Parts: sequence; C-alpha cells; structure tokens
Amino acid sequence: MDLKVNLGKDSYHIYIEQGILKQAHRYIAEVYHGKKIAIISDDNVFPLYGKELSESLKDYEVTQIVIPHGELSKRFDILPSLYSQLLEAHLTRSDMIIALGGGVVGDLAGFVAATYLRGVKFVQIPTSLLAQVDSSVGGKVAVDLPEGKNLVGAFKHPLLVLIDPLTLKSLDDHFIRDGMGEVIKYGCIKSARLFEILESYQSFEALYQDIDDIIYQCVDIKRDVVEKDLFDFGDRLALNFGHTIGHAIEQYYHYEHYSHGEAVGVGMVDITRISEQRGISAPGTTKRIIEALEHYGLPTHCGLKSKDLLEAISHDKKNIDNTFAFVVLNKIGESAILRHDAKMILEVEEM
Ligand SMILES: NC(=O)c1ccc[n+]([C@@H]2O[C@H](COP(=O)([O-])OP(=O)(O)OC[C@H]3O[C@@H](n4cnc5c(N)ncnc54)[C@H](O)[C@@H]3O)[C@@H](O)[C@H]2O)c1
Ligand SMILES: O=C(O)C(=O)C[C@@H](O)[C@H](O)[C@H](O)COP(=O)(O)O
Ligand SMILES: [Zn+2]
Repeated sequence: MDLKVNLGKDSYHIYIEQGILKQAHRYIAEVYHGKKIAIISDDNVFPLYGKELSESLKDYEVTQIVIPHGELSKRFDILPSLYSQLLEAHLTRSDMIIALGGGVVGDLAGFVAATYLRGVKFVQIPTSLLAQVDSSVGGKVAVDLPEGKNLVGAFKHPLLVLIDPLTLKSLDDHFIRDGMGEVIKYGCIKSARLFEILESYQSFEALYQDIDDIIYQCVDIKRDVVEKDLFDFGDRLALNFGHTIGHAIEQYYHYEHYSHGEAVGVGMVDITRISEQRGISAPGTTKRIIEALEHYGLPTHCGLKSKDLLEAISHDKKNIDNTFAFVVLNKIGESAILRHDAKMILEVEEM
C-alpha cells in the first residue's frame, strides 16, 4: 500500500508492506543518491532488525548508532553524543540519517537530522505500532525536557516512510496496547467507523489479521490532516486529543511510569468527561472511550489530583496567552477545539 503526503517540495511517500524492510535499498535508492547513511536505532530494535537493514544497504557506507531503549533516551542531553558520533563518521550535509525503531528513535533521530549541520536527509523506518500509525508521519520531531514533553523540536519531513508490519511480531504486548491508544484516538477524532471496528475485535490475533489496513487508515487520516494544517494551528490540533493531560501525566512521573499511549488514553477519558459534563460531547461518549481502552488493556485513570498537573500543562505548546486549545469530541468521530484556561481540568478532581 502506498500513500503520498502532498507538501509541495517536501512531499513524500509512505509504503506499508509486510517484508518491506528487506527491500529498503530499492525504495531508498529512489530518493537518495549519496554515499553515506547513519542508522540510528535502539538496543532492542537494532539487534532484531539492524543486520537485515544494513545488509539491504550494502552499497552505502553505513554507520550504526545505537541508543538505550525507552523514553528517557528522548532527552536533550543525549544530543551531543549523537552529533559527535555523526562527526566521527564524517557524515556531511549531503548524507542521510535513517531512524529504525519506535517513536522515541524516530523523534530523536529526526531532531538530530533537523539540526546536525543545519539539517541532513532523513528516512523513517518505524517498528512499533505507535510509530507505524502515528509518529513516523507528519514531520514533528522533538526531545523532552524535565519540564515537559517535546518542548524542544522541529518540523523535519522524511524523504520516505517504510512501514513493515511484520516487525510488530517481536513487539511486546505492552507496546501493542500502547499503540492502540493512538489508534483509538484516530477513531475518536475522525472516524466513527474505525472506532466501531476497534470495539468489535475479540483478540489481538483478530486485530493483527487486519493490521495493515488499520495502519493505513490511521496514516491516511494523519496525511489528510497534516496536508491541511502542517504547522498545527487548526485541523492538526485534533491529533492532540488526550495529549494536554496525557503529556502532563508523563512529565509528572518523569517519563518513567506511563508510556505515551497509556497517558494519552487517560487524557482522552478525562477531557471527554469534562466536555460531556459541559454538554459538548454526546452523552455516553466517555463511557465508550473507557470501554474501548479497557478492551485493549489500557488504563483509564491514574489517580493523580488534577491540580498537580497544572504546572506541566502551563508549558503545553497549545498555550496562547494562557488560553489552551483543548481538543474535545462532539461525538465519536468528530472533534472540536475548546479554548479555555488550564483550570478547566479542575472540573475533574482526580485523573
Ligand atoms: N512525532 C510524532 O508525531 C509522535 C506521535 C506519537 C508519539 N510520539 C512519540 O513517540 C514516543 C513513543 O513511541 P513508542 O511507543 O514507539 O516508544 P519506543 O520508541 O520507546 O518503543 C517502545 C518499545 O518497543 C521497543 N520496540 C520498538 N519496535 C520494536 C519491535 N519491532 N520489536 C521489539 N521491540 C520493539 C523499543 O525498543 C521500546 O522499548 C513518545 O516519545 C511520543 O511522544 C511522537
Ligand atoms: O502529529 C501531531 O500533530 C500530533 O499531535 C500527534 C501526537 O500523537 C504526538 O504525540 C505528537 O508528538 C504531539 O505533539 P506535540 O505538539 O503536542 O508535542
Ligand atoms: Zn501522541
């Protein structure tokens, strides 16, 4: 399956195909004519897929950079060591970086590609469900600060996104569930039909049978939204449903306790509880989201006092003059923006 993100000179293709990793060189040769490539990956993914990818790229001079897995690697102070390794390999402005891994590797390697020598070419090969349905597309790249998620970042478009759903076979169930947090988000904001399908699967095996199509549907929604509002001032804000609270939960626990999809799930529940209480969301919307999250083993509350999240929320990028663009649902499949100060989250006492 092939999708094209139409962004003028920054347009790129997304290919979704089982086994495409082995064919990476064919697709890369179409968009990149240089000699050197640096693969940035993590210490879970590289031992599994690094050899396969490096072998496919045997016509290039390949440098391998492997970081420790997990969100704590997506931090500002890891950057100098990555830049040094690229300099040691004499990677120049005409060379390229490939991100091989989940969203952490994609966001981090993308930020490095955006900033090293003021920018080098970049390809995304996402290997987690979350990265395949969401983070590898759209060009947002970033690192976290202790004060908040993704607070230092850039827009860096890949030349290409190669999605091999076969890599999900080695992904831990925890991170399949985590990715489902973002998949459910897509149903909530843009597709009641997708949401209904997600409600209907009786097992991960059944879901896995349709995984290529589910990835396609999510990426196609993201493509459409990103084409309309690349810089996140309008339509694209919808992709942030659940994230204002979700990011604050991740930050509160220093990025160690709740993974991204889990925290976003809790955030979707709480913001919908508030908007339902205010008569914005159709009655029963919160209950349906809770049931969908529970269906995939995701948490729906975290026991934090909402007042404890106000500080982290104050750093959210959707803050304009202390008014936040909260993404709410009118109903499943239809999102809207509610501008309000951060104190609105106090309308639920506990998250
Ligand atoms: N840029 C965006 O638009 C965007 C969108 C959504 C999320 N994100 C970011 O993505 C990050 C979360 O991404 P994630 O959930 O992929 O986390 P992750 O990159 O930490 O991957 C999750 C875990 O799975 C492992 N893994 C990945 N692929 C594997 C495979 N095929 N087999 C075995 N293990 C594998 C990783 O080593 C890691 O331990 C967060 O930092 C979040 O903020 C960014
Ligand atoms: O691509 C987007 O736009 C999104 O909001 C997708 C989110 O799933 C993702 O977590 C993103 O990184 C959040 O963006 P941020 O601007 O809130 O950092
Ligand atoms: Zn997200």
